[in-house]
Amino acid sequence: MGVEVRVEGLTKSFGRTPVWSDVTLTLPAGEISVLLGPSGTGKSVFLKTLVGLLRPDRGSIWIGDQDLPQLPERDLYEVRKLFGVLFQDGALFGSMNIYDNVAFPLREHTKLSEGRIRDIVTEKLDLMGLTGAEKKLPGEISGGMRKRAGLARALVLDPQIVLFDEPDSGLDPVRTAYLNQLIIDLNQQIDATFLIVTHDINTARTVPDNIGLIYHGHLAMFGPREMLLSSHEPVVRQFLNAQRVGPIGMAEEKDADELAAEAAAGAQLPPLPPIPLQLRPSDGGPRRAERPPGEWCHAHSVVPPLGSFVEVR
Ligand SMILES: Nc1ncnc2c1ncn2[C@@H]1O[C@H](COP(=O)(O)OP(=O)(O)OP(=O)(O)O)[C@@H](O)[C@H]1O
Repeated sequence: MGVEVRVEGLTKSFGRTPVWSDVTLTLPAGEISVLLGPSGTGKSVFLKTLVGLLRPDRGSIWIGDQDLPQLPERDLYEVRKLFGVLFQDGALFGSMNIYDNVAFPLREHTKLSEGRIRDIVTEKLDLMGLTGAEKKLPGEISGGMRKRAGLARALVLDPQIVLFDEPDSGLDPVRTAYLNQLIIDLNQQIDATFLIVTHDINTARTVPDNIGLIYHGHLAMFGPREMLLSSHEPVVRQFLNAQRVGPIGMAEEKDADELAAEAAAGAQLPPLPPIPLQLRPSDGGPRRAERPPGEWCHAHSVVPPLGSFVEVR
């Protein structure tokens, strides 16, 4: 079973440059959450802070009764084993073949025999559709395969929490669709808590149970997907619908003059698009954390956009 991760008042800066401050959110156990935000807002820094590769300036990351930033290095090493991380480029060792890359964490962190390691590596490679690619070097396979190999490696220690840093970057739409399905199936199978950083709006709209948006050094909003997909909060609405009209500008937030000019020109946000159904596991069964479509909207007296929750065939 995945574990809940409770982040409270987390703040991070590099020297005098703040990245984000006062981030508070809970990743519910076993659920899939997506973290969005304009480029450079510190999403990767957030993932690295969660896993203990970067120390926050202040704040807590609670897993059970352990507050990660307070742990001594030795205990942190143990807690890190709860995490599997898929870095942006797969972070594979270029001179090691796929088999050895995937076996690496098992050889580093366990005393398992080579026979047992072979069983685990073979199982994970099979799960990722990489059987037959064992002897290839990372440079000899496609970007999509490298991501899947990185994911196989992230899974060998049976993590309770899996962090994905832009798993879809550099992939074509079809490969992204396959990867998204793989992520849903994986979540159903291993029941870990997932956090995915992505720029892909379609992924953000269909894959997660929860969505968060980092903007301008803060967590603008985090909650059940229906809450964000029906939100009229300008930043959330602009970002989740990939619009130019709104507070987010080309390089940073728009200044008051730009916003006034937009208003004067009568620029208006188009109506919210329908909320799509969530992607389901490929066996057709329900997701682990599935709730009836529209439940959140109904419970909060929010009228979902017209055409929401209709099955698209
Ligand atoms: N180790 C570091 N030392 C100093 N600054 C850093 C370090 N790591 C990241 N930064 C800075 O922190 C900011 C946030 O970077 P980060 O990579 O987390 O953004 P991001 O939201 O993931 O961006 P993108 O969507 O483009 O991948 C950037 O300004 C980056 O230069």
